Amino acid sequence: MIENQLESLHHDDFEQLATDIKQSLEAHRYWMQTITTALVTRQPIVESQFIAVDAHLHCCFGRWLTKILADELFQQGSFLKIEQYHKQLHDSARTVINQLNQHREINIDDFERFMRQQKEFFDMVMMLFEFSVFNKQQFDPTTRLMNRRSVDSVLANEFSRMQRADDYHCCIAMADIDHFKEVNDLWGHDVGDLLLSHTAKIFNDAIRRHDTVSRYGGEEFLFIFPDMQLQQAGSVVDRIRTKLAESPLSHHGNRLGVTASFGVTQLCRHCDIKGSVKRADIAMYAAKESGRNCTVTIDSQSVNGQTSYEHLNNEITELMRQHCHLVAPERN
Ligand SMILES: Nc1nc2c(ncn2[C@@H]2O[C@H](COP(=O)(O)OP(=O)(O)OP(=O)(O)O)[C@@H](O)[C@H]2O)c(=O)[nH]1
Repeated sequence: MIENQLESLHHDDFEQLATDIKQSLEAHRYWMQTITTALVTRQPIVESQFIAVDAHLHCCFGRWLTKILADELFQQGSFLKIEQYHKQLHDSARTVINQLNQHREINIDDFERFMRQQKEFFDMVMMLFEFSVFNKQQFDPTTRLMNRRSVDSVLANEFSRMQRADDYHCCIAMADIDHFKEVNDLWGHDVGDLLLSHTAKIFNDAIRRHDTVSRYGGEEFLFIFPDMQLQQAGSVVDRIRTKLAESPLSHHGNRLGVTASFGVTQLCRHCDIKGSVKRADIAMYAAKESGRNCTVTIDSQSVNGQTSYEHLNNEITELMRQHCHLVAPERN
């Protein structure tokens, strides 16, 4: 599947991929149109881009394909198939063009093969184009992390997995950069953006392959830790918090320190997803209130019975005062 091959690509890559595919495909449409017109009007075609044995390497699409196939990432599955379809299309075009140029009848089987291969080629490339556009929409351009819309589907998958298996646990964490407004005010919005992508990279490098971190809002990030218990998630998140606090952003000789406040909880099987996210959010605000740059965990067991988003919104703060667990760095 294309999905598996391209999982290491990000927003900009998919944007570039979609643009390149569109341009090269447009050139190929023009090539097809020229051949079709020549076949109908019975005008010979002598240009090498139609009849050369290696024409598939020199057309706009072929040049683009050669370029991307030089990258190991693309040397697989769908791309190799497209390369094969593309060459076959040029070969079958050459067969009918030769018949035309030699003033022979166009063989109906050859013509039908040419038309079939044209369709297969365009279908395959369009699929890749749609996939690139779809993926482009899944990422936040500033941080190159998943955006809120795409992470919502990861949450929904984890939630349905929990409904199917009683012993399956998944934890989530909300992180919010501390005093981010000051960074924007002091250094400007562009530096704020740099700090966002710096933070995103540290978060992304710190998680396991099957964990997820996404940009959930302005300076808010949502983590998903599949198959993890709360206590472990609390330690993992606090390790990430420490890593961030120890990794200032270097900018034109300055070192900009960055910290964040974290709220951790389980994805609860007894309330809706919104309720669990809200609980992580409230834990994160508790971390802010506790002085920032710290991690608060809250156990969904301690709020049993508070199953709806509205209940949680109204009553959880008080429950949390009794049950949440704060992991704070030592302060002088
Ligand atoms: N540079 C930049 N700033 C953003 C972006 N999205 C949101 N912000 C800013 O993030 C800031 C968030 O400020 P606040 O909500 O007051 O929070 P804070 O200053 O981080 O303070 P605490 O969260 O209480 O520690 C606002 O100034 C927003 O304009 C973005 O994409 N880029």
